[in-house]
Amino acid sequence: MIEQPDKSFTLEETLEWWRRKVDLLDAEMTDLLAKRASYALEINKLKQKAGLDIIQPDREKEVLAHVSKVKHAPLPTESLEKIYKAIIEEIRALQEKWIKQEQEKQAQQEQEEASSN
Ligand SMILES: C=C(O[C@@H]1C=C(C(=O)O)C=C[C@H]1O)C(=O)O
Repeated sequence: MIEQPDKSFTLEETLEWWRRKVDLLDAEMTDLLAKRASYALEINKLKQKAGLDIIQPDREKEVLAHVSKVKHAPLPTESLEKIYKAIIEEIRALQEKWIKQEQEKQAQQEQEEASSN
């Protein structure tokens, strides 16, 4: 059972109470999403080293299967999957951006080395 607001609250106070709960969760979720992106950056470095593709469809299926097994009522599985597909899509885009940045950095270094010789 989730925590409930005090029964003596007015309707407005109750609404505000629930909204503060949502704000707290949003802050926690943002922190977790940032952490997830940091882990993806580490994974990205390793995939680059190993010459693996950014997009790993089997792993994505595994992620979706994993989250759908976690208790998520009253959130329908379909909604959870949509949310996770959007998260994965953003992570893929970030990985592409990081690789591009890395390639640009390397090209610049090579150019600097060539001009100093
Ligand atoms: C993070 C990775 O890169 C991509 C993003 C994934 C994700 O956000 O969970 C999963 C698979 C990959 O398409 C990975 O390969 O694990």
